[in-house]
Amino acid sequence: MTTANTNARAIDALREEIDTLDQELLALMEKRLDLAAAIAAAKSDDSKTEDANELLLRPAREASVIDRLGTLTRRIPDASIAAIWRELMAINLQAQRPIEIALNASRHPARMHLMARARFGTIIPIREMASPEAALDKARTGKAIALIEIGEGDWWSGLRDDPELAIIDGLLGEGGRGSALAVGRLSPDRLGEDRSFAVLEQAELAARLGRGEAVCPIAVSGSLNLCVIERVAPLSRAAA
Ligand SMILES: C=C(O[C@@H]1C=C(C(=O)O)C=C[C@H]1O)C(=O)O
Repeated sequence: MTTANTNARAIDALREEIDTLDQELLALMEKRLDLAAAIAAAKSDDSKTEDANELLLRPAREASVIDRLGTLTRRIPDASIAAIWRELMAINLQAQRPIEIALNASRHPARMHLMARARFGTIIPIREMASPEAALDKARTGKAIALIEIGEGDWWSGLRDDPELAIIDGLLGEGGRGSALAVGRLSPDRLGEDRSFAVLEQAELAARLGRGEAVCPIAVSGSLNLCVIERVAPLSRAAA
């Protein structure tokens, strides 16, 4: 038998193994998805005492799932773990209660579409909205996540005192270009702790910077600043 033939056989055998593993992976993914209905029921039980129209998205939980898997993997890069599980989570979330992305992209629509897909999965419908306000109104219903490009206007300044809407995430474009905020009807305690967003008055921003906090303004309107706040672990003290 020629070497080419032997290799072809070896490849066939390995591909059979891959096919079997793929089938097992698929069964596990479907088992994971089977939990969606029970999770949705438990959340809607909770929402009787809370906000019935709140999103079922739980950003803090998603971040902790992805972080944990990142510590467990031996060879899969963090970015791949995040991409694979973001997609699984998107399927799960849509199975719990379908939502859409209300997108307002004034400057970089193509980039915003890609960022929306990378963050919220490929199955969530994207509806283009004519203005930031229209996207925010849609988010207020709890049936959509508003994804609004930061650039023109100060639509974000009203989020400072908004009782219903929270900044879920910031999708930061390279070099600060083409960045967007994801905004949704969500209680702030559902948000991740490592990075948060806030609208701060100039004096408040200066005070926090003075205390050495990792606060970075990404947009300014009058005396208001839209800021990213990173929680940085304190440097350990050098031994005396
Ligand atoms: C399953 C849940 O709902 C959503 C989907 C998640 C997932 O698929 O792991 C995680 C958080 C939520 O955004 C949950 O809250 O645990």
